[in-house]
Amino acid sequence: MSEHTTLRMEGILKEFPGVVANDHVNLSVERGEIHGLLGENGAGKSTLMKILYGLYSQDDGDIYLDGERLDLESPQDAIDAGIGMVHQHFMLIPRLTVAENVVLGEREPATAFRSDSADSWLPAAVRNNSLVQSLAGQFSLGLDVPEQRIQALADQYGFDIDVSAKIWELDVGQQQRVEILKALYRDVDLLILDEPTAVLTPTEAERLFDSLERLTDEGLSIIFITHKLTEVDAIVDRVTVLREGKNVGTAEVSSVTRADLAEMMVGREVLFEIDRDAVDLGDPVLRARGVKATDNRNIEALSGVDLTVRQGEIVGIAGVSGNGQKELAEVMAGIRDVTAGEILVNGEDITGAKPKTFVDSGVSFVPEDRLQYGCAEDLSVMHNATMKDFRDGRFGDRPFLDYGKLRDYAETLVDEFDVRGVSDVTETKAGDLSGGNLQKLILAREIYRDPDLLVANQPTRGVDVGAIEFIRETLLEQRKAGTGIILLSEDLDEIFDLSDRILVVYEGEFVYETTPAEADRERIGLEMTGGGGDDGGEVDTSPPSPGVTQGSES
Ligand SMILES: Nc1ncnc2c1ncn2[C@@H]1O[C@H](COP(=O)(O)OP(=O)(O)OP(=O)(O)O)[C@@H](O)[C@H]1O
Repeated sequence: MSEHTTLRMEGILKEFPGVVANDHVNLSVERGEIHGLLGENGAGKSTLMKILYGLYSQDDGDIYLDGERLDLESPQDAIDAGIGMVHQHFMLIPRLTVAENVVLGEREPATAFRSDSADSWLPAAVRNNSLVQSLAGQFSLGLDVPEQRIQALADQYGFDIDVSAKIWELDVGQQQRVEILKALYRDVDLLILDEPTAVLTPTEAERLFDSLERLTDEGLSIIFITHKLTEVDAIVDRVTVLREGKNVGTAEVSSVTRADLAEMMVGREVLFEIDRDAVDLGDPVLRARGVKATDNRNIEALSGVDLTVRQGEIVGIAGVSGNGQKELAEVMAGIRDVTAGEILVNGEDITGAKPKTFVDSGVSFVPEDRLQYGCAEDLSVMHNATMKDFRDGRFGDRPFLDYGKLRDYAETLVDEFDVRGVSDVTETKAGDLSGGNLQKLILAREIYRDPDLLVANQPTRGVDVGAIEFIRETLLEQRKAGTGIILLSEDLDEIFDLSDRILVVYEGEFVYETTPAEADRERIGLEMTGGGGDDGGEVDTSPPSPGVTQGSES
């Protein structure tokens, strides 16, 4: 054991009904290093980290920090021991200032009113209620908030945050830095970051990496969960790979290739290239004209977009998050009202119709926020797998649905899409699946019904390399089968690899159109940030005529 070792987890065992999430895992982390934790969806990464943060207790095994054995019964115990964790879902109170949130940390009422959390016991409707939030705000009265000290801490690490600002005024990258500040304020020596870049734009991710390097220069150790191998190359010193709950190896990043890591994770070779065969375009499945919509704060988010998608066509939408992508996806899927314009699916005007009409018209939707819109967390995998189709007669007539058929259908989806962690489709709850497996389940539900139009918002976010490969191939197969696809992704490589046409969205408008073959990446980058100049405005969003072959270029 190195004298620099700060953390040792030895023989950690954690079982859930039907699943061994951690199977005698060893992990050691050295002082001042960034230690990557890699593994497929469901490999046991989050479970191991929740044990280290006192959220779960292990069934067996020991944890030592600086040689001292820890007995962690709550996150507070972990924090007291010097361990902090930043979750994927932030736990901040929007109406309080940065400094107030930092001081509250994860104590009450911060935990009681946290803004978003996968495992929150408060229903979202209650958590997001303005009265509840303002009540939470009042708890801050009387708090002793050493603003200057917190500002100095933020400045010390180059966080570029005004700590007197309210959380709701900050962008996602800044909110994440507040979460890190909460831990630093409590003097942690070891910081766990659970897929920290999943919610960040590439530029924000770069900034985060700079901050992390400053932290490790000061002697802090960081455990960094990620699915992105490029990030491992960029900032990680050593990496541990988990597969099916076991540690399959720890390596110096400089001594392994990306392909080695992918193979360690998945247990087979992963192809990083995909073949996109030529496909004949058919009739338009979607024709949207002059569509306007507002965001959740009632501010205009789409200012009159035209979009046509044909059978067999993937239209990739590139843009920096927050430029109307979410609203665009939701409007086209029928779950957000338009304030102007029209939407025709298969030639039929269904503007303003209920979501069910969109579903019945052959529209499928993979939402960005899986927990809020994608699934019913507390219902079984079977309920979630069949919730869009149980009315269509295949499963019998309501209320006498054929339970056996529903179950068989759900099991087929789980098998075909390799959804792991399901011991019984009628028992396992959707909310108990790992993030990536939940994503696969939602994709399975949306794709298996063979939609005419598929709206996929960030379909591969948070999923492992093997699953990314699978999802991309599935989208291409669906395109071949004649589905028209709107692909919204912050991953430009994904847009390039899959799309027939690329549209750049900026401030609620399409400002640039190109194809992967003709695309100029620099120009796309400029357009995404509004720097494309006036000539970027001329966008003809109608695709080539039916029968035109596209897509053999990659
Ligand atoms: N609270 C729970 N109840 C039941 N099973 C669970 C629970 N939490 C995790 N599991 C199961 O334990 C296994 C490991 O899940 P975990 O979330 O640790 O994986 P992960 O590696 O973090 O995955 P991802 O990359 O998808 O986030 C999965 O099979 C998951 O379904």
